[in-house]
Amino acid sequence: MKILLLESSNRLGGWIQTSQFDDGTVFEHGPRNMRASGKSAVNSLKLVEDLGLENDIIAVPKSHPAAKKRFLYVNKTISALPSGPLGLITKQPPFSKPLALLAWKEPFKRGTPLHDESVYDFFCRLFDKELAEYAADPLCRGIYAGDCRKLSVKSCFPEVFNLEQKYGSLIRGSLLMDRDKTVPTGLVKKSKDEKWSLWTLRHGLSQITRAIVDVLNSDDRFEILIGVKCEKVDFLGPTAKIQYKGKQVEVDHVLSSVPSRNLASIIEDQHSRLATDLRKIPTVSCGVVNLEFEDFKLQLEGFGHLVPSSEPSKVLGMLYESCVFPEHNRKDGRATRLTCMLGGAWFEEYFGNPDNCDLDLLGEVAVTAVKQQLRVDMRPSRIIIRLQKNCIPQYHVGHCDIMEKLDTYIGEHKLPLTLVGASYRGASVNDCISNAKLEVEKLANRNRSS
Ligand SMILES: Cc1cc2nc3c(=O)[nH]c(=O)nc-3n(C[C@H](O)[C@H](O)[C@H](O)COP(=O)(O)OP(=O)(O)OC[C@H]3O[C@@H](n4cnc5c(N)ncnc54)[C@H](O)[C@@H]3O)c2cc1C
Ligand SMILES: C=Cc1c2[nH]c(c1C)Cc1[nH]c(c(CCC(=O)O)c1C)Cc1[nH]c(c(C)c1CCC(=O)O)Cc1[nH]c(c(C)c1C=C)C2
Repeated sequence: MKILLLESSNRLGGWIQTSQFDDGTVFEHGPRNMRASGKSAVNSLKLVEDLGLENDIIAVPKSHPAAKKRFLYVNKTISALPSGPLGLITKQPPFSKPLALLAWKEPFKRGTPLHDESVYDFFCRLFDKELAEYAADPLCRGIYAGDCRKLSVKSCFPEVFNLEQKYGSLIRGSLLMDRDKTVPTGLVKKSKDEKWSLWTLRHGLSQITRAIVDVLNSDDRFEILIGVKCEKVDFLGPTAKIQYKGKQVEVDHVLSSVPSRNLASIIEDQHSRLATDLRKIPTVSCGVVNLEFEDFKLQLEGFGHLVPSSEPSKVLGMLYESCVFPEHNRKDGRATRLTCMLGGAWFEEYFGNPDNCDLDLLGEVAVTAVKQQLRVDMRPSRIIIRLQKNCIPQYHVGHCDIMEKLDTYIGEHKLPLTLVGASYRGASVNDCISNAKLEVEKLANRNRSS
């Protein structure tokens, strides 16, 4: 068996993009941290172990401020999001009552088996409008850079959706649900023993990409072509013909890990109905501005703050990078790193067409927001501005129906095609890796039994 990997850009890793400087600073322009708990997280830890990277892990334990403290910026004030038992019973701005009072009726509400609804409607129905505005709204901005009034609870937060479906209540469900009883070993055991919340690697997340490429390059079965775009795929019964750089190659199976709209252009000549459905999964663009301030220490300790969509700010949120991973700070320890995320589902409204957007404008908006929101009144000593176009897929209400149509079409037409990647069943790096692994295992089992 031979596996051919085509990558259209001049580097591997997709949105995983790390910059490392000679003075020790590490900046991420895409994903920056990996969740340490949950099934898909366990899978990534095993991968890190298989790649021999375990000694390069930088982990943040659950007890650290970067894991415990998240803030909201509302009414020109930064407030800590309630956490822990005390956080439930004390009133904390911007909430008008303690969280326990906003949530106490939820276990007694009758769970309605619903097909799907928006994250906003779900929170309003189970809890309260205030929780929807100040918890669900920023949460959706901090994970999907998206609008909680459009995002689907079933597709964006399937565990939460399923708890209500199964137990009739989130609070009851989280108390009664089955816990994972598998006995962990190796790095997974270490992560549980040391109660990790999140992690990265010494040289940033691109270290994973590099380690995978090293493994593939040492195996004759793999061929990696960089700077080579897959232009067209024609399915010919049980095989497929792929086209790139004027070449045509026949393959047994196509594993597509490109964004759904790219796949739509690749297959549309032969399968226009499939292409139409693939194009129904929208994406949003984000400005990512990495900032470094010399001879300055941020007094706030935590993961970062989010700005709810009700605030008149072009900023989605800011990450207090120096606090989360101080190991990625400049070696002399004299600088603070922050990352500002802008736009998302509101990008066009605030900055116009991403194709014509001025990067300096994104930088200025970020520096001004840092001044207004964190009161840091100085010019950054380093600034890196990236406009990440169409970088996060949006699972809007009805995404599960699109997925069903895609699966049905591929099944009925017996296409040798598998869909993986962030467009479909989870946008986190953990989800992308674990869903791809599941699909490859299914494929290998099918081949073995045929
Ligand atoms: C700013 C930002 C912050 C994020 N933060 C986090 C985080 O902290 N934690 C987390 O878990 N997740 C985070 N994510 C989400 C996560 O990074 C992505 O969802 C994930 O990396 C997507 O991986 P992928 O393999 O599906 O797709 P991609 O990374 O988009 O890779 C697809 C690849 O396909 C290539 N390609 C496209 N078309 C073709 C073609 N026709 N032929 C050949 N190649 C093609 C592209 O060049 C690209 O390299 C973040 C994302 C962004 C943008
Ligand atoms: C402001 C924009 C964004 C920030 N991070 C992301 C965006 C779009 C992307 C992102 N962040 C997380 C994930 C999912 C990871 C996973 O489920 O494994 C993605 C795709 C993690 C995350 N970040 C925040 C939360 C609440 C989560 C969920 C998981 C967890 O609880 O750890 C909060 C948050 N994100 C950003 C900021 C500034 C922020 C502040 C509190 C940036």
